Amino acid sequence: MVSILLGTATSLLTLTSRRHHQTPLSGIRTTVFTHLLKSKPFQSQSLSYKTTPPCHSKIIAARHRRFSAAATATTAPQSEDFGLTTKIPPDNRVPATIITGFLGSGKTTLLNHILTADHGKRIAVIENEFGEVDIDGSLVASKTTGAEDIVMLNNGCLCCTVRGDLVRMISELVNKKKGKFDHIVIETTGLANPAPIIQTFYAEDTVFNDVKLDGVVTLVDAKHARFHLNEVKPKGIVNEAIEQIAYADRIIVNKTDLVGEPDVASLVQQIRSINQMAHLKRTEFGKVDLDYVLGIGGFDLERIEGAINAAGAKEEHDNHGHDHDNDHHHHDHEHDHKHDHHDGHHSHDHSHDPGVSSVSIVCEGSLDLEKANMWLGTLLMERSDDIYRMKGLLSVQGMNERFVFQGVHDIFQGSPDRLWGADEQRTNKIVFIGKNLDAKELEKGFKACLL
Ligand SMILES: Nc1nc2c(ncn2[C@@H]2O[C@H](COP(=O)(O)OP(=O)(O)OP(=O)(O)O)[C@@H](O)[C@H]2O)c(=O)[nH]1
Repeated sequence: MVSILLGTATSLLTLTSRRHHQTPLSGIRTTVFTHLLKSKPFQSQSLSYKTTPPCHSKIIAARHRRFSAAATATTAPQSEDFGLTTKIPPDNRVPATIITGFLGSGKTTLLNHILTADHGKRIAVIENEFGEVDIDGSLVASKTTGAEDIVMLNNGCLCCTVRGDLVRMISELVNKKKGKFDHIVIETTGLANPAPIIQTFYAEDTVFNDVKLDGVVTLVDAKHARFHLNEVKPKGIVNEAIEQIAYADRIIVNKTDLVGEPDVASLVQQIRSINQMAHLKRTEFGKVDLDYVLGIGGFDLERIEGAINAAGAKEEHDNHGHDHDNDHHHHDHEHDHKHDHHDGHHSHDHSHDPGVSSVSIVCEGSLDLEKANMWLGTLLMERSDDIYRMKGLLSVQGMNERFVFQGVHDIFQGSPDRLWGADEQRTNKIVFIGKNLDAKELEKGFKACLL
């Protein structure tokens, strides 16, 4: 299924400013959608499950004012010998930006920032979500007009099984909506290895002829990134957090409000040991100038791969012969995906960490917020190391609005979203992504909070 949402991006802005009120909800910090308030940290520790990761994707085409995409038109000088004029045709291909970054690093927040900004570009968004339940889509959809234009695509992770789907989605966009958008933004799942997605732009003629990769933007969570960068993976398993940094043209160290300057500085140092070439900015809530992320102007795959190899070699050397603070936290630069050279293209055969999976719970009914609060608080106290990401759309007793809930490790926040429709089924949807998740236990705990 393909998800296409046509909506006016400016309505996002309207909605976020309209939702400036907070509802005092027993302990769960309320917030105005993603980027208006900061979350309240919960200090906690660790958890446990496993399944094959299902993913959802959708295409969202957000209408903006007309913008003429910059095209490079170069005319070669006339040859004196032959009097021939050689013309290099203008590159009118649509630029595409890949937004990547680990789970919860702030990709959707940046995307919303891009969609609500006044840049005059009409942007088509392809979004790929890890988890059975399509929470992000519901959130973006709730903030735009024309929700009837949504069609869902349920396929898998863009970087592996569904590369063909990405090609089809791009082709479909180009064929059916050519001239109606100026830029494509692709938000990957937090567990995507960007390499195969990047290759799509070079290896697939159907994409290459109409679309050019403008750049890869990687969000890095200033608070939690080190945990994932230092994670030891089984041999042959990709450390996605490292790959995402390695392939970046632009790095955004986000969530700097959650840590002190020394932590940011040492994280930046670690990032630099992986990728020295990308531009890097520190920020909160994805607030960067749009020309930092859009219109970067080209992506040179070979240049990047050279840099990755150099960085890998350097780190192997640097890491040699000293102890780490914590056995659990050291680089795995042996790494992590196999390269297979053929026909001039790189083929990245890789596997995701089989320990990382998602658990989705969908059920009718209304939640006792007090109970839900207690349950989540305790869950995160005990298991936040293993719960990488939580997202929820909840039906809370006594509340006329949907309650949107987000968590990244030990930090969670929630806020009222749009009103439930008169005929709308008040369905709770919650997704957990992480390691060693116990689906039964999570479902039991959640359902115990229902009235
Ligand atoms: N404190 C703080 N919270 C942030 C910042 N940026 C984003 N968040 C919050 O972090 C949570 C995750 O942000 P998202 O933008 O959904 O992250 P994501 O990378 O799209 O998440 P996935 O799609 O699940 O990988 C949300 O609750 C955001 O409001 C920031 O700079 N500071």
